[in-house]
Amino acid sequence: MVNRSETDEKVYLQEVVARLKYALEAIDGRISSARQEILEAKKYLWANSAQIDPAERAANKVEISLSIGHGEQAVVKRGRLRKLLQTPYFGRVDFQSDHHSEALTCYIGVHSFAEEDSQENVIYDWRSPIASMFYDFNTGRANYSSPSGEVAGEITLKRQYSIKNSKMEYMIESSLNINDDVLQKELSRTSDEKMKNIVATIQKEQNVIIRNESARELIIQGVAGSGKTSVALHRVAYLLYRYKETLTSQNILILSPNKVFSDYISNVLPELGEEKIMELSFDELAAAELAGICGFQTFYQQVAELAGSVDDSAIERIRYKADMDFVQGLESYILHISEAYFVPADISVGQVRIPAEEVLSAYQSARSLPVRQRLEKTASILSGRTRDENGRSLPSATANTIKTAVKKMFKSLNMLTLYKDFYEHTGRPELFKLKKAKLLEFCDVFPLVYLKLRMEGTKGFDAVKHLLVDEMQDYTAIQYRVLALLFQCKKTILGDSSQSVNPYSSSSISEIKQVFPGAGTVELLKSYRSTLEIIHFAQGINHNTRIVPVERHGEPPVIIGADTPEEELSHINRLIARFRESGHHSLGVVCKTHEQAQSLYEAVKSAHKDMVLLDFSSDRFHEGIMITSAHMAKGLEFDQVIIPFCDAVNYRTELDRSMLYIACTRAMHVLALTFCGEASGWL
Ligand SMILES: Nc1ncnc2c1ncn2[C@@H]1O[C@H](COP(=O)(O)OP(=O)(O)OP(=O)(O)O)[C@@H](O)[C@H]1O
Repeated sequence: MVNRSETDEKVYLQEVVARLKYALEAIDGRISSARQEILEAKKYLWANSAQIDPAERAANKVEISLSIGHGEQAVVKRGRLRKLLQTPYFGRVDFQSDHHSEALTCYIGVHSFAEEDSQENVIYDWRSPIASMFYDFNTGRANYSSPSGEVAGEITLKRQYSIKNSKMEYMIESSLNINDDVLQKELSRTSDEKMKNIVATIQKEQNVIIRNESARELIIQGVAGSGKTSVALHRVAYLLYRYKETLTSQNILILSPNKVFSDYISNVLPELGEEKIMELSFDELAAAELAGICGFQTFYQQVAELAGSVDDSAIERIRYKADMDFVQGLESYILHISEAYFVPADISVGQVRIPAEEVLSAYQSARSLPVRQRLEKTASILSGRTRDENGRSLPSATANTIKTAVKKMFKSLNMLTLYKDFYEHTGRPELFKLKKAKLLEFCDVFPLVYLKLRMEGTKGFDAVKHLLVDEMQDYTAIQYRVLALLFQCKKTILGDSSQSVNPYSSSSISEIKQVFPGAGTVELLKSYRSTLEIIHFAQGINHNTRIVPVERHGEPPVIIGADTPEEELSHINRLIARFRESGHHSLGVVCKTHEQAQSLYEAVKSAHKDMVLLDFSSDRFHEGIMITSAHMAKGLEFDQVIIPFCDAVNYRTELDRSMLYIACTRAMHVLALTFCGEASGWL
């Protein structure tokens, strides 16, 4: 067996590093000669522009763009080689296939690396079929799916390495329970500024999700800190590798809750050597669809409103519009108005006469189309089949007049009017209330978008071949119906029903499955982010018997009471000062609402000039001390978390409980809560 001992491994590592350096030099050379070629070709074109005939000019241009293409590929390859040079590989499996005499030693890294001359595979990409065994098996019998079928055999050796700056920090044998050891080391590190890749320690149950190729829709319910977001991003990287001929980063869209979250996760794919993917929020989507129709309250504004005091009728409006019955009611209404609101009439333009029955029959023959297109089609059928008094086709002016006449036969194409009529139609007019003229409540936004898409048809997102939806619990059935209309591609949908910021309209797997009945579902129960002490504490707020914490210990969370607001403030200042001495990188001061975060920020900012206030207009995740609301902090994590104002008045409702749970589960290593007066019952 090759490289048995640690000394052998260190020598081998240096050999691989040397080979990588050699490859890097070669590619550097190639890039500069491509640059030179392009320059010369351009110079030639420029200097001889008068003499060159068009054919030669075209050929030259093709050559230049080919050189540019090659150059760009080489630059990408160079980036990957540079990354490999830092950490060439993190794992190894030695595999003896049942059908080959020779055993294979397979070193696994973030990318593959094959030597150009010998074509020897020095490093296997973590996404390659053979590398899947590294995540799925320990030593002993194992198998993997190769393009030519299942391959079975024996893993005779499995190792993990920590390599930084081309130097080996440690290596561990699988017989010593490697996964746990390396995972422990990974989890107890302090947070980098942004989310990091987990490629070296992907767990078996996560690997199943990452490599799932069969599900059209895959719904992942995962407890706080179970790696849902990480897994979804690694799944994107896997799909980009697996379908590299047909899928690029431009074909993938992530529906992300806000810009700070987008920034927070923006490192992972580039770290894995892939390009950043496109992002869109539900608010942006609604704004595009409702432009020119009306304005609207955002989801964040609705949540903020609910965190204060709202009347029961507002809650009833939200609840009514949250489930599948509502979607079905709206759909029946759309089918109803598509027929009932069309009142055919005789058309007469000059000598041309079209009776109402003929108009109706044309309208009915176009039943499969959304109303607006159906009206166009009706008009074009009628114009196409009608002849003037001389038996000739109709001139375009007459066809246009017919089109206008047909459109007028539909009672109204004003979407807001049609939407309002829905509530009249169902006998519940009180359930539609504008916040002010032409400003929708959030609960009406996606019903109206849906109505519009069904009446007018959809356009736009054909290039998207995979959609990723994070924080799935926050979206209602109608939002999923909108997604189903707009994106007919594969989808990965993930979230946690315990982390809802709106208890009146949250969705669980079973509700989402009503929209996507064929969806595959998976549950992730192991929680990686927080210490056992923090997880136990959060469990006291929102109990889930099925959560499985990774055994990692730290300080127990502290709850600090104060008699006056001033005293609470000085406790908070002391906790911040302690964070500064701790060697940790990130601290989240997470309040229930943005208003509370803002006023605390004002109170402490002169003492902590580096503190950053994050709100829904922020677009960057920062290093250091951040102060924000629980809603905003969702999806993020911090080394330490302070939760101020945990008194019995501030945290008393179900929604408050959810916010408190979200805030606690953002902490990786240290958690402190403060209150003034009486502590919240949730503690
Ligand atoms: N296999 C793993 N190896 C190392 N770290 C992991 C692994 N899985 C998850 N983690 C870490 O656990 C933390 C939580 O991951 P992530 O944010 O993806 O979880 P989540 O389920 O989306 O969390 P939440 O819903 O609470 O926001 C991250 O620090 C991530 O790096």
